[in-house]
Amino acid sequence: MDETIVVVGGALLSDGRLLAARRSAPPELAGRWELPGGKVEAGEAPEAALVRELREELGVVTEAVERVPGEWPLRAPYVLRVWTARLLPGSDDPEPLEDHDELRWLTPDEIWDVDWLDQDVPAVRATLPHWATGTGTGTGTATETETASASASADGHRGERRP
Ligand SMILES: Nc1nc2c([nH]c(=O)n2[C@H]2C[C@H](O)[C@@H](COP(=O)(O)OP(=O)(O)OP(=O)(O)O)O2)c(=O)[nH]1
Repeated sequence: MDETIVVVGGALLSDGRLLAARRSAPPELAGRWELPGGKVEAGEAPEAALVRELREELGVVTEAVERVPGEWPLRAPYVLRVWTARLLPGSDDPEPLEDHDELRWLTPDEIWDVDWLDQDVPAVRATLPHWATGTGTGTGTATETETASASASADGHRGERRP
């Protein structure tokens, strides 16, 4: 019964802010906020799935930066895994093209201002220590994206008010 299907969620970071997306469907999820992404297809690498989903849903050109450790159960057979991601130079700004009807760039202080899907709360919390390494300006170079040592930065939990 090991038939899990991975849903990749993108912690898209830019200028120290995280992109949150409000779902427009299905009805039981509509109005709640999530990390944009979607299901990994058969034979597809999760990082490739993330880049594809962010292009389809938001019209952006991105790269996956680093895996956020952990795995969060969704409705069976789905599990959520999260990667930080950054906009590549020249990418358009994200727009809610499909699955979403509103987007917000959140600072760490604003992270709990939106009504995240329940199952996303621990995943979003887990991204916080990665904001320093995952933050791209959209014009940066690869060297700024993969400095694992910064992932333990002391301010990684700033703004966290949720239990
Ligand atoms: N993308 C995404 N999906 C999430 C999150 N949290 C969560 O419960 N889900 C659920 C919603 C959906 O039931 C499922 C992902 O479906 P999806 O509709 O985003 O994926 P998809 O684009 O590949 O879907 P499809 O229309 O091609 O079937 O996981 C999240 O943070 N990001």
